[in-house]
Amino acid sequence: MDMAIKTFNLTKKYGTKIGCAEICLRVPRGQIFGFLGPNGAGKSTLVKMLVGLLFPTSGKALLLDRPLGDTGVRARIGFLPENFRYHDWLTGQQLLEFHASLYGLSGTEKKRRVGEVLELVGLAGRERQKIHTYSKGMRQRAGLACALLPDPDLLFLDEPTSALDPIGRRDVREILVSLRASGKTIFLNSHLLSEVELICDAVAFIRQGKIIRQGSLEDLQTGDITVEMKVGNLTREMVNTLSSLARSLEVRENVLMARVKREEDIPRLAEAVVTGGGDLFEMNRKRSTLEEMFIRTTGGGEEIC
Ligand SMILES: Nc1ncnc2c1ncn2[C@@H]1O[C@H](COP(=O)(O)OP(=O)(O)OP(=O)(O)O)[C@@H](O)[C@H]1O
Repeated sequence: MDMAIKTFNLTKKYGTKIGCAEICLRVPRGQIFGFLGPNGAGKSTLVKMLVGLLFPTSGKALLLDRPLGDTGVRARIGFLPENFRYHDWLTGQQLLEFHASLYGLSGTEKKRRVGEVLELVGLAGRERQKIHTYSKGMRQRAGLACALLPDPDLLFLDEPTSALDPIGRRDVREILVSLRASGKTIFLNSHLLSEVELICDAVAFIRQGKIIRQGSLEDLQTGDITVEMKVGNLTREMVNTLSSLARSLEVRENVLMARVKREEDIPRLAEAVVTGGGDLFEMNRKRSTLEEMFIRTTGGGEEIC
Protein backbone atom coordinates (compact mmCIF):
# COMPACT_ATOMS: atom_id res chain seq x y z
CA MET A 1 0.00 0.00 0.00
CA ASP A 2 1.22 3.50 -0.86
CA MET A 3 2.11 5.37 2.36
CA ALA A 4 1.84 9.13 2.97
CA ILE A 5 3.81 8.85 6.23
CA LYS A 6 6.39 6.29 7.30
CA THR A 7 8.42 6.72 10.45
CA PHE A 8 11.40 4.61 11.49
CA ASN A 9 12.16 4.57 15.23
CA LEU A 10 11.40 8.27 15.45
CA THR A 11 12.35 9.46 18.94
CA LYS A 12 12.23 12.78 20.77
CA LYS A 13 13.75 13.31 24.19
CA TYR A 14 13.32 16.53 26.15
CA GLY A 15 16.51 16.30 28.20
CA THR A 16 16.03 12.98 29.95
CA LYS A 17 12.25 13.02 29.52
CA ILE A 18 10.76 10.95 26.67
CA GLY A 19 8.38 12.79 24.31
CA CYS A 20 8.16 9.94 21.75
CA ALA A 21 10.08 6.67 21.72
CA GLU A 22 10.97 4.66 18.62
CA ILE A 23 7.78 5.42 16.74
CA CYS A 24 7.20 3.23 13.65
CA LEU A 25 4.02 4.52 12.05
CA ARG A 26 2.45 3.75 8.67
CA VAL A 27 -0.21 6.13 7.34
CA PRO A 28 -1.72 5.05 4.00
CA ARG A 29 -2.25 7.69 1.31
CA GLY A 30 -5.77 8.93 0.71
CA GLN A 31 -7.00 7.92 4.16
CA ILE A 32 -8.15 9.67 7.31
CA PHE A 33 -5.87 8.50 10.10
CA GLY A 34 -6.74 8.94 13.78
CA PHE A 35 -3.91 9.38 16.26
CA LEU A 36 -5.16 8.64 19.75
CA GLY A 37 -3.74 8.66 23.23
CA PRO A 38 -4.27 10.11 26.70
CA ASN A 39 -2.99 13.56 27.71
CA GLY A 40 0.79 13.76 27.67
CA ALA A 41 1.15 10.56 25.61
CA GLY A 42 3.28 12.21 22.90
CA LYS A 43 0.78 13.05 20.16
CA SER A 44 1.77 16.71 19.70
CA THR A 45 5.46 15.82 19.92
CA LEU A 46 5.12 13.43 16.99
CA VAL A 47 3.09 15.88 14.89
CA LYS A 48 5.55 18.70 15.60
CA MET A 49 8.43 16.51 14.42
CA LEU A 50 6.54 15.59 11.25
CA VAL A 51 5.67 19.18 10.34
CA GLY A 52 9.20 20.40 11.08
CA LEU A 53 8.63 22.32 14.34
CA LEU A 54 10.85 19.96 16.41
CA PHE A 55 14.01 18.09 15.47
CA PRO A 56 13.96 14.38 16.31
CA THR A 57 16.60 13.13 18.76
CA SER A 58 16.97 10.03 16.58
CA GLY A 59 15.18 8.01 13.91
CA LYS A 60 13.87 8.94 10.47
CA ALA A 61 10.62 9.63 8.66
CA LEU A 62 9.34 9.91 5.11
CA LEU A 63 6.46 12.25 4.24
CA LEU A 64 5.07 11.76 0.74
CA ASP A 65 8.24 9.70 0.05
CA ARG A 66 10.60 12.56 0.98
CA PRO A 67 12.72 12.88 4.14
CA LEU A 68 11.78 15.21 7.01
CA GLY A 69 12.72 18.81 6.32
CA ASP A 70 12.36 18.56 2.53
CA THR A 71 11.13 22.02 1.50
CA GLY A 72 9.18 20.72 -1.52
CA VAL A 73 7.12 18.53 0.81
CA ARG A 74 6.54 21.33 3.31
CA ALA A 75 4.70 23.23 0.57
CA ARG A 76 2.33 20.25 0.21
CA ILE A 77 1.47 20.06 3.92
CA GLY A 78 -1.27 21.86 5.85
CA PHE A 79 -1.22 22.09 9.66
CA LEU A 80 -3.81 23.23 12.17
CA PRO A 81 -2.19 23.28 15.63
CA GLU A 82 -4.26 22.68 18.75
CA ASN A 83 -3.89 26.16 20.23
CA PHE A 84 -3.84 28.19 17.07
CA ARG A 85 -3.09 31.83 17.90
CA TYR A 86 -5.09 34.35 15.89
CA HIS A 87 -4.26 37.91 15.00
CA ASP A 88 -7.38 39.27 16.67
CA TRP A 89 -7.16 42.70 15.11
CA LEU A 90 -7.28 41.37 11.52
CA THR A 91 -10.42 40.53 9.59
CA GLY A 92 -10.92 36.92 8.45
CA GLN A 93 -9.97 37.99 4.91
CA GLN A 94 -6.77 39.72 6.11
CA LEU A 95 -5.77 36.73 8.25
CA LEU A 96 -6.13 34.37 5.29
CA GLU A 97 -4.34 36.72 2.90
CA PHE A 98 -1.46 36.99 5.39
CA HIS A 99 -1.21 33.20 5.66
CA ALA A 100 -1.53 32.85 1.88
CA SER A 101 1.50 35.16 1.52
CA LEU A 102 3.42 32.96 3.99
CA TYR A 103 2.61 29.99 1.75
CA GLY A 104 4.02 32.00 -1.19
CA LEU A 105 0.71 32.58 -2.97
CA SER A 106 0.37 35.93 -4.67
CA GLY A 107 -1.94 38.12 -6.77
CA THR A 108 -4.93 36.45 -8.35
CA GLU A 109 -3.98 33.00 -7.02
CA LYS A 110 -4.11 34.36 -3.46
CA LYS A 111 -7.54 35.98 -4.01
CA ARG A 112 -8.93 32.86 -5.66
CA ARG A 113 -7.66 30.46 -2.99
CA VAL A 114 -8.80 32.66 -0.07
CA GLY A 115 -12.29 32.80 -1.61
CA GLU A 116 -12.31 29.01 -2.08
CA VAL A 117 -11.29 28.14 1.49
CA LEU A 118 -13.74 30.66 2.98
CA GLU A 119 -16.49 28.92 1.05
CA LEU A 120 -15.23 25.47 2.01
CA VAL A 121 -15.21 26.09 5.79
CA GLY A 122 -18.50 28.02 5.80
CA LEU A 123 -17.09 31.49 6.55
CA ALA A 124 -18.02 33.12 3.24
CA GLY A 125 -19.85 36.38 3.98
CA ARG A 126 -18.12 36.75 7.39
CA GLU A 127 -14.65 37.55 6.06
CA ARG A 128 -14.96 41.33 6.65
CA GLN A 129 -15.52 40.80 10.39
CA LYS A 130 -12.57 41.17 12.78
CA ILE A 131 -11.36 37.91 14.29
CA HIS A 132 -12.01 39.15 17.85
CA THR A 133 -15.74 39.22 17.01
CA TYR A 134 -15.64 35.56 15.86
CA SER A 135 -17.12 32.81 18.06
CA LYS A 136 -14.88 29.87 19.09
CA GLY A 137 -16.36 27.77 16.32
CA MET A 138 -15.73 30.49 13.70
CA ARG A 139 -12.12 30.79 14.90
CA GLN A 140 -11.66 27.06 14.52
CA ARG A 141 -13.07 27.27 10.99
CA ALA A 142 -10.67 30.15 10.26
CA GLY A 143 -7.77 27.97 11.50
CA LEU A 144 -8.90 25.13 9.27
CA ALA A 145 -9.14 27.58 6.34
CA CYS A 146 -5.50 28.65 6.94
CA ALA A 147 -4.38 25.00 6.93
CA LEU A 148 -6.23 24.39 3.65
CA LEU A 149 -4.75 27.40 1.82
CA PRO A 150 -1.92 25.52 0.06
CA ASP A 151 -4.41 22.85 -1.14
CA PRO A 152 -2.30 20.34 0.83
CA ASP A 153 -1.84 16.68 -0.11
CA LEU A 154 -1.26 15.92 3.56
CA LEU A 155 -3.20 17.69 6.28
CA PHE A 156 -2.34 17.55 10.01
CA LEU A 157 -5.20 18.57 12.30
CA ASP A 158 -4.85 18.76 16.07
CA GLU A 159 -8.32 18.57 17.67
CA PRO A 160 -10.08 20.31 14.75
CA THR A 161 -13.61 20.00 16.12
CA SER A 162 -13.11 20.53 19.86
CA ALA A 163 -14.70 24.03 19.89
CA LEU A 164 -17.54 23.20 17.51
CA ASP A 165 -21.18 22.48 18.19
CA PRO A 166 -22.71 19.27 16.70
CA ILE A 167 -23.59 20.99 13.41
CA GLY A 168 -20.11 22.50 13.15
CA ARG A 169 -18.62 19.05 13.81
CA ARG A 170 -20.74 17.50 11.12
CA ASP A 171 -19.66 20.28 8.70
CA VAL A 172 -15.98 19.62 9.45
CA ARG A 173 -16.50 15.86 9.03
CA GLU A 174 -18.07 16.52 5.64
CA ILE A 175 -15.14 18.73 4.61
CA LEU A 176 -12.65 16.04 5.67
CA VAL A 177 -14.57 13.31 3.87
CA SER A 178 -14.68 15.40 0.67
CA LEU A 179 -10.93 16.07 0.97
CA ARG A 180 -10.33 12.34 1.29
CA ALA A 181 -12.49 11.75 -1.79
CA SER A 182 -10.15 14.05 -3.73
CA GLY A 183 -7.15 11.91 -2.69
CA LYS A 184 -5.83 13.91 0.27
CA THR A 185 -4.41 12.26 3.39
CA ILE A 186 -5.58 13.55 6.77
CA PHE A 187 -3.77 12.96 10.05
CA LEU A 188 -6.16 13.68 12.89
CA ASN A 189 -5.31 14.08 16.58
CA SER A 190 -8.55 13.88 18.47
CA HIS A 191 -9.99 12.95 21.82
CA LEU A 192 -13.48 12.81 20.33
CA LEU A 193 -13.56 9.09 19.74
CA SER A 194 -17.10 8.98 18.43
CA GLU A 195 -16.02 11.52 15.79
CA VAL A 196 -12.91 9.54 14.91
CA GLU A 197 -14.97 6.39 14.61
CA LEU A 198 -17.30 8.05 12.12
CA ILE A 199 -14.64 9.06 9.61
CA CYS A 200 -11.26 7.41 10.22
CA ASP A 201 -10.03 4.53 8.09
CA ALA A 202 -7.16 3.62 10.40
CA VAL A 203 -5.93 4.57 13.88
CA ALA A 204 -2.88 4.31 16.12
CA PHE A 205 -2.83 4.39 19.92
CA ILE A 206 0.08 5.98 21.72
CA ARG A 207 0.87 5.73 25.44
CA GLN A 208 3.91 7.00 27.31
CA GLY A 209 5.54 7.92 24.02
CA LYS A 210 5.14 4.47 22.45
CA ILE A 211 2.78 3.15 19.79
CA ILE A 212 0.89 0.30 21.35
CA ARG A 213 -1.56 -0.55 18.55
CA GLN A 214 -2.14 0.53 14.98
CA GLY A 215 -4.17 -0.70 12.05
CA SER A 216 -7.35 -0.27 10.05
CA LEU A 217 -10.42 0.51 12.13
CA GLU A 218 -12.10 -2.59 10.74
CA ASP A 219 -9.27 -4.90 11.84
CA LEU A 220 -8.93 -3.32 15.26
CA GLN A 221 -12.64 -3.41 15.98
CA THR A 222 -13.02 -7.11 15.26
CA GLY A 223 -14.31 -8.89 18.32
CA ASP A 224 -15.08 -5.74 20.20
CA ILE A 225 -18.84 -5.23 20.03
CA THR A 226 -20.81 -5.35 23.26
CA VAL A 227 -24.61 -5.61 23.09
CA GLU A 228 -26.95 -5.12 26.05
CA MET A 229 -30.39 -6.75 25.87
CA LYS A 230 -33.37 -6.50 28.18
CA VAL A 231 -35.26 -9.77 27.78
CA GLY A 232 -38.48 -11.20 29.21
CA ASN A 233 -39.34 -14.93 29.40
CA LEU A 234 -35.71 -15.92 29.48
CA THR A 235 -35.15 -19.69 29.28
CA ARG A 236 -32.08 -21.87 29.85
CA GLU A 237 -32.28 -23.01 26.22
CA MET A 238 -32.25 -19.39 24.99
CA VAL A 239 -29.22 -18.59 27.14
CA ASN A 240 -27.43 -21.62 25.66
CA THR A 241 -28.19 -20.47 22.09
CA LEU A 242 -27.03 -16.91 22.86
CA SER A 243 -23.85 -18.27 24.47
CA SER A 244 -23.04 -20.18 21.32
CA LEU A 245 -23.44 -16.99 19.23
CA ALA A 246 -21.45 -14.70 21.52
CA ARG A 247 -17.78 -14.68 22.53
CA SER A 248 -18.96 -14.11 26.06
CA LEU A 249 -22.35 -13.75 27.72
CA GLU A 250 -23.18 -12.25 31.08
CA VAL A 251 -26.68 -12.71 32.55
CA ARG A 252 -27.98 -10.39 35.27
CA GLU A 253 -31.64 -11.20 35.94
CA ASN A 254 -33.37 -10.09 32.73
CA VAL A 255 -30.40 -8.12 31.35
CA LEU A 256 -27.89 -9.84 29.07
CA MET A 257 -24.50 -8.51 28.00
CA ALA A 258 -23.20 -10.26 24.91
CA ARG A 259 -19.81 -9.65 23.31
CA VAL A 260 -19.82 -10.52 19.62
CA LYS A 261 -17.16 -10.54 16.96
CA ARG A 262 -18.89 -8.86 14.05
CA GLU A 263 -21.73 -6.46 13.36
CA GLU A 264 -23.58 -9.24 11.48
CA ASP A 265 -23.86 -11.15 14.79
CA ILE A 266 -26.15 -8.49 16.33
CA PRO A 267 -29.36 -9.43 14.43
CA ARG A 268 -28.60 -13.13 15.19
CA LEU A 269 -28.87 -12.33 18.90
CA ALA A 270 -32.27 -10.68 18.42
CA GLU A 271 -33.41 -13.62 16.32
CA ALA A 272 -32.32 -16.13 19.00
CA VAL A 273 -34.38 -14.31 21.65
CA VAL A 274 -37.50 -14.00 19.50
CA THR A 275 -37.46 -17.52 18.05
CA GLY A 276 -36.71 -18.89 21.52
CA GLY A 277 -40.04 -17.41 22.72
CA GLY A 278 -38.50 -14.47 24.62
CA ASP A 279 -39.64 -10.84 24.68
CA LEU A 280 -37.01 -8.36 23.54
CA PHE A 281 -37.72 -5.05 25.32
CA GLU A 282 -34.47 -3.26 24.58
CA MET A 283 -31.27 -3.79 22.61
CA ASN A 284 -28.30 -1.40 22.79
CA ARG A 285 -24.85 -1.45 21.37
CA LYS A 286 -22.85 -0.40 24.43
CA ARG A 287 -20.58 2.67 24.12
CA SER A 288 -18.36 3.31 21.17
CA THR A 289 -16.19 0.32 20.45
CA LEU A 290 -13.30 2.70 19.81
CA GLU A 291 -13.82 4.23 23.23
CA GLU A 292 -13.70 0.80 24.85
CA MET A 293 -10.61 -0.03 22.85
CA PHE A 294 -9.02 3.29 23.81
CA ILE A 295 -9.65 2.71 27.51
CA ARG A 296 -8.46 -0.90 27.36
CA THR A 297 -5.39 -0.08 25.28
CA THR A 298 -4.25 3.11 26.94
CA GLY A 299 -5.61 2.51 30.41
CA GLY A 300 -7.44 5.87 29.95
CA GLY A 301 -6.51 8.74 32.25
CA GLU A 302 -3.61 11.13 32.22
CA GLU A 303 0.03 10.16 32.11
CA ILE A 304 1.75 11.42 35.23
CA CYS A 305 5.46 10.93 34.71
N1 LIG B 1 8.99 21.35 25.67
C1 LIG B 1 8.92 20.30 26.50
N2 LIG B 1 9.83 20.13 27.47
C2 LIG B 1 9.80 19.07 28.31
N3 LIG B 1 8.86 18.08 28.24
C3 LIG B 1 7.92 18.20 27.28
C4 LIG B 1 7.89 19.30 26.36
N4 LIG B 1 6.84 19.15 25.53
C5 LIG B 1 6.24 18.00 25.90
N5 LIG B 1 6.87 17.43 26.95
C6 LIG B 1 6.53 16.17 27.61
O1 LIG B 1 6.52 15.14 26.62
C7 LIG B 1 5.44 14.25 26.86
C8 LIG B 1 4.54 14.21 25.61
O2 LIG B 1 3.90 15.49 25.50
P1 LIG B 1 2.92 15.87 24.28
O3 LIG B 1 2.57 17.30 24.43
O4 LIG B 1 3.54 15.43 23.01
O5 LIG B 1 1.67 14.95 24.62
P2 LIG B 1 0.18 14.97 23.97
O6 LIG B 1 -0.19 13.53 23.77
O7 LIG B 1 0.15 15.85 22.79
O8 LIG B 1 -0.67 15.58 25.15
P3 LIG B 1 -2.08 16.43 25.11
O9 LIG B 1 -3.13 15.48 24.63
O10 LIG B 1 -2.26 16.75 26.56
O11 LIG B 1 -1.88 17.61 24.23
C9 LIG B 1 4.73 14.72 28.12
O12 LIG B 1 5.24 14.01 29.21
C10 LIG B 1 5.12 16.19 28.20
O13 LIG B 1 5.16 16.61 29.56
